[in-house]
Amino acid sequence: MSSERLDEVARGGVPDWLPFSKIKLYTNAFVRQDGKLLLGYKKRGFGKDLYNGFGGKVEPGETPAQAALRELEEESGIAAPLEHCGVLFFVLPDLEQAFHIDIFRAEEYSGAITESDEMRPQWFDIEPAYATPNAKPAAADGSPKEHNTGLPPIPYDQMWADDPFWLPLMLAGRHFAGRADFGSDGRLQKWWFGAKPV
Ligand SMILES: Nc1[nH]c(=O)nc2c1ncn2[C@H]1C[C@H](O)[C@@H](COP(=O)(O)OP(=O)(O)OP(=O)(O)O)O1
Repeated sequence: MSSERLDEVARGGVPDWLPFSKIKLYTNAFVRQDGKLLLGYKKRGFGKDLYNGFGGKVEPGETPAQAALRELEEESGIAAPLEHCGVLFFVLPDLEQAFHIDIFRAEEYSGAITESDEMRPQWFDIEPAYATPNAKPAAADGSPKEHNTGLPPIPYDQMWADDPFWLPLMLAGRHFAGRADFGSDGRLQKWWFGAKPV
């Protein structure tokens, strides 16, 4: 992504980025189908009680793409033709390791969605604006598109604080990158997200 061709979608916070000494590779995978997005409710560990995509650490000898497929299957029981769509970098004040997270998405899947020890999968309605990649926010006559899945909307208030910045980019089919530094209160302290123009 060259800088002159990037849409910056957010910027802010304190003047300095946090220091870090190690980087750990993670994955996060999102499956959508028919205007619905599959998220998992994290039952334990890091990010407990938040909804998120399915993912985890990249193990030694694995590529991020292989790890993404393995984690999706382990945590939700399904397989999907995942495509890479973004990279996120997170720094937390009390952790020496920074998170480098490759984000993947798919529009179809196979297998039976199954709850795991770690995640409880659940479908959510995708905002009408992002029901299909490159969809327009309103119908041709300007009227808003109807929600028709009967499902709850994406629960941004029960997700990581950075998610509202980049999840809509992913749902709009855009490639993105971003960094967020968190404060010890769990709030965003400094952040930047950028996406390729449509
Ligand atoms: N700020 C953030 N916003 C976000 O949307 N996802 C985040 C995030 N910080 C971490 N994640 C994701 C990355 C990854 O999918 C997940 C962390 O993975 P896990 O908790 O599954 O890691 P574990 O250390 O348990 O690894 P595994 O044992 O390999 O599953 O949370």
